[in-house]
Amino acid sequence: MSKQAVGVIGGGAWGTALAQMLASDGRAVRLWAFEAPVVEEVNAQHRNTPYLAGIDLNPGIRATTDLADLADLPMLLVVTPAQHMRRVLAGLPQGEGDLVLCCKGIEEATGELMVDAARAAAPGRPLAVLSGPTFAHEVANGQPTAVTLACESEAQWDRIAPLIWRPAFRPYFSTDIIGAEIGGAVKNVLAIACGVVEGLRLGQNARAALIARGFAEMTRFGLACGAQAETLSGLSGLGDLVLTCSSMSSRNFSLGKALGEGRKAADVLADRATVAEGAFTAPVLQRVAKARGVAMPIVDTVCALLAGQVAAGDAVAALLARPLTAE
Ligand SMILES: NC(=O)C1=CN([C@@H]2O[C@H](COP(=O)(O)OP(=O)(O)OC[C@H]3O[C@@H](n4cnc5c(N)ncnc54)[C@H](O)[C@@H]3O)[C@@H](O)[C@H]2O)C=CC1
Ligand SMILES: O=C(CO)COP(=O)(O)O
Repeated sequence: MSKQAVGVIGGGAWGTALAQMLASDGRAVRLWAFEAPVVEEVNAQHRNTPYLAGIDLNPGIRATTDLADLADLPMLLVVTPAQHMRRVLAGLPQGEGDLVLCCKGIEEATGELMVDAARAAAPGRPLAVLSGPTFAHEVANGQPTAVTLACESEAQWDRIAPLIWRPAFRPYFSTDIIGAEIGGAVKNVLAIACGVVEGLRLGQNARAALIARGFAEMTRFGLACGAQAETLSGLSGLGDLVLTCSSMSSRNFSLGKALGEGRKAADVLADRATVAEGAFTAPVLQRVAKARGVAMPIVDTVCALLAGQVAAGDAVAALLARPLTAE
């Protein structure tokens, strides 16, 4: 009997890598992409040059620009940029399949997490969140990766984990959907800050300090929003924070490095087709944190840098000059 087909909404680096991972056990994967040329290249050449160059895609991946082609599948991974997710999902015909949210961000216009935006855009569909330390190229190459798969219930986990698990792709069960989302959204902003430290050549001590103090901010914010501490210290929180704050493979880190070297955020972003989610999440995260009375000085600093209100060197000096406090 042939395996159940599954779907992926979003033909960027991460959606394409997830499609490749899902197709690796011989099942059919339908991939929705925003751009028609991406669809044509995936179907004709089994390549996605704009977003995942150098990877030979499994011919079991069939791409489309029509969401109706995915509507009846039992599971859809949702992998658009966070700020486009609500509008894309609003175009998905009704169905009963699980939506597994894989984008990392907070919606700028509403301050909502992806799960709240998805609930409004695709009412009635069961929702889960997949998040963790996952550079797209490594997953596409079949390198070992572990993620948090936060589900609404054990029954949902029993339904979708077997569709997602592969020998080199290992999901861990959680029911903390809020925690899984907050880790992924906040770490992108903190990765920009770590990139700034790299751009200014401030050294490894400074970067480790920023990761630890950034994690304290993530934890304060997460707990205030109802996340569980163990999720924040797991794969989708600390795990992803460490990955993204340590590598030029991260778009957020490399954006921060350019800021540290004195470039303007708008200029760096204008040169890219790929998304650095932290640039969109930072201002809305700052807004939500303020409304909840959560102090996030590193996030505030990233916001000021992105807005061009302060030079990178001055921003770091201001962080270091804050009054001494308990850890
Ligand atoms: N690349 C990675 O290694 C990982 C990315 N993610 C997350 O996955 C999400 C998607 O990121 P990537 O796949 O890396 O994207 P990407 O940066 O590779 O590509 C940009 C994506 O945006 C889409 N797009 C552009 N304009 C659009 C519009 N108006 N409406 C809908 N889609 C539009 C493009 O079609 C393309 O799929 C983000 O939230 C990211 O944080 C999560 C884990 C790993
Ligand atoms: O989320 C990611 C790795 O887990 C990818 O990070 P960037 O979006 O910064 O490249």
